[in-house]
Parts: sequence; C-alpha cells; structure tokens
Amino acid sequence: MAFCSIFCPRIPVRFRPKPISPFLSKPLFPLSYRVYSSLQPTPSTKDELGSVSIGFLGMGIMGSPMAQNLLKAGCDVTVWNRTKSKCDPLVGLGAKYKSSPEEVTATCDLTFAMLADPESAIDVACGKNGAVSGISSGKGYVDVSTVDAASSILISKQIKDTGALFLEAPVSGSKKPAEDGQLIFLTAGDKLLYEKAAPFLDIMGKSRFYLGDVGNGAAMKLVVNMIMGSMMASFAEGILLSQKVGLDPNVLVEVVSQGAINAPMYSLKGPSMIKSVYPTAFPLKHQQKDMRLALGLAESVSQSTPIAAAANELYKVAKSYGLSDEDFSAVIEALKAARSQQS
Ligand SMILES: NC(=O)C1=CN([C@@H]2O[C@H](COP(=O)(O)OP(=O)(O)OC[C@H]3O[C@@H](n4cnc5c(N)ncnc54)[C@H](OP(=O)(O)O)[C@@H]3O)[C@@H](O)[C@H]2O)C=CC1
Ligand SMILES: O=CCCC(=O)O
Repeated sequence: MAFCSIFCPRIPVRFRPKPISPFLSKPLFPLSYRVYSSLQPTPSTKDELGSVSIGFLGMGIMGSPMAQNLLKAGCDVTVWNRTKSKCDPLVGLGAKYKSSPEEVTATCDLTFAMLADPESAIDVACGKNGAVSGISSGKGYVDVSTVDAASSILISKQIKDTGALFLEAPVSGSKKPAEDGQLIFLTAGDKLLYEKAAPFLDIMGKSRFYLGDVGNGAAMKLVVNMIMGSMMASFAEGILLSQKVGLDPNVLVEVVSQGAINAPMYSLKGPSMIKSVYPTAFPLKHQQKDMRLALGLAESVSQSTPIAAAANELYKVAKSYGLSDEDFSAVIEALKAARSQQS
C-alpha cells in the first residue's frame, strides 16, 4: 500500500484530521484535530501496521533486533544487508529479502536504514543500486544510523529530489534496548513522515523527539554520545585509580551506583571492565567515530571541548590496539597500557 492518499491531499496539512493510522486515509478525529499535536503512539491495529510494507537496510547489532521487533509486531518487513547471511535469521522469522537497497525501496512504502557510519549511510542511500534509485514520491526513507549533519542533509536532498520524504532518526540506547523495543529516537526532517513513521518508531522505541530541520537529530545524537564517551573514559580512569591505591573497584561501582553520578552504564559495564572482558553492545570503533564527528560539530561552531578531545585520543589508542570491534568500554585498555608503560 502506498501512502499517496495522505501525501496528495486536497486539504492543507494543518487542517487535516489525524488518521486512524498515519498510513490510512480514514479520519478518526474531527477536522480540527491538530495533526502534529501529540507524541503519544498513534492508534493502530496489527492489520493496519501489516498493510504498510517496511524495508530495513543494515542487519548489524542494532538493525537486526529492530527489524525483528517490527516483524514480531506483525509488520510486513523486507530486509537487505551487505553481508547477505546476516539476513537469514530475519528471513527465518518471516521477513522477505531483496538483493539491493534499490529493490527494497522500490517495493516498500517506508524504508529504515541502520548503517555503520556516514560513508556507508551515503553509499547505501545514494550509491549504485542504492535506495535513491528505487524510491519515489509517496514513499518514505528513515535513516536511523548515527552520522554527521552534513551527511544526513546530503542523503535527505537526494531522497527528496525523487519526491519521497526523509526523516533522520538516530537512536539513543544500545543492543539490549534495541532488543526490548526501548530505544529513544532523535528525529528531524519531514514532519509528515515523522507522523507516518510514528507507529513503527513506537514498536522499536520507548520515546521519540521531533527536533525540526534535518541535521538537528544528528547533532543531538552526537552531543549525547560525546558526553557518553567522555563519561566512559573518566569511569575507566576511576576504576584503574581505585585499583592502584588498593581499593576494591567493585565497591567503587557500588558507591557510584548509589550516588548523584549514578548512570545505568556504570553498573552495566563496570563489573565486566573489572574482569577485562568487553562483550560488544556498542562497538568501540563506532564510539570513536561519534567522538570524531562530535568534535567536528564543536569545531564548526568554535565550541571548546577539551574533555571530549582527550577522550577521543584514548579511543584512538584503543583502536590502535585492535579493540575496534570490542565494546566501547574496552577503552580502559588504552589506560592500562599507558600505566604499564609508565611503571
Ligand atoms: N550498537 C549500539 O549500541 C548503537 C549503535 N548506534 C549506531 O547505529 C549504527 C549501526 O550500529 P551497529 O548496528 O552497532 O553496527 P554494526 O557494526 O553491528 O553494523 C553496521 C551495519 O552497517 C553495514 N555496513 C558497514 N559498512 C557498510 C558499507 N560500506 N556498505 C554497506 N553496508 C555497510 C554492516 O553490514 P555488514 O554486516 O555487511 O558488515 C552492518 O549492517 C552506527 O551508526 C552506530 O553508531 C546507535 C546506537 C547504539
Ligand atoms: O550510539 C550508541 C549509544 C549507546 C547507548 O545509548 O547506550
């Protein structure tokens, strides 16, 4: 089902009633109802959700459970991934498979993309056999990858040149929140697409923010991850310092968890960091990418970010030790190496 009926209305958008599902033309509320008034989930039944064909590009740590949750909710999902074998579990659960992003967007009403970085997000959207080649007016493209604003704006322009709508929607929350449908979406771009995508965002997440023009979602995500990357680097220093002065780092984690600086991340990652194991939820290479992009954002507005710059150096060191695919908490290894060199 295409959503032309909503994209080509006779009534101006601001006077149009909120439909029973954003993809259906049947109004549920009177004409005076403000289309964009609510962040509450839009009413939708399993049948209505299933009548919209959803594409999902990128079956990595995040994309795979997000697509699974859509499938479990009864959505009609078509998947694609550069490494085809990663689609197999999804196909086993009932997803369809297409062999290129172009084929996915050509056959689906609404396509999500969860790619590694700006380069892959641009290539999958705008490259050969990319999403832009298959998409057209009446369809939507929602990029949930973490990229910089410039990349997102570039993708947005190419998608919108086809007549389709674009939303950037990077997520806060990692592997477990993705599995549990508890992500936080930081969206910006076409408001109409935000409304249309809302029932699907609500399957994959616990909250969503609409932040205005394309680039604002990307910027918000980078600021959040810049803070997180610095917090993790500081936490790693604290663990090692506590050990060096003869304290039990497990007690440190407990003390931190009861005080004002408590963050779920510390209790979640601390015990395994103390054991020097780093089961990957958020790959270190992606955290370093986000620090790099956040520093670029800061540079663009001449904002001083010395803490983040120092933390970024640590992630770079950890990468040089071959820890790119470990969890980002492995940044502690960069400090251990520094410590052993000093002693
Ligand atoms: N993991 C996390 O906790 C979170 C991650 N993010 C962000 O989400 C995005 C995805 O993260 P995550 O799932 O962890 O990452 P993964 O490394 O697990 O997955 C990356 C995905 O991108 C694909 N990819 C990489 N390079 C290319 C390319 N050149 N062309 C086509 N596809 C490519 C991979 O395909 P292939 O399988 O073939 O390698 C894979 O599907 C990143 O932007 C990350 O920063 C956001 C919130 C949390
Ligand atoms: O981009 C990764 C974010 C991880 C998290 O929010 O826990």
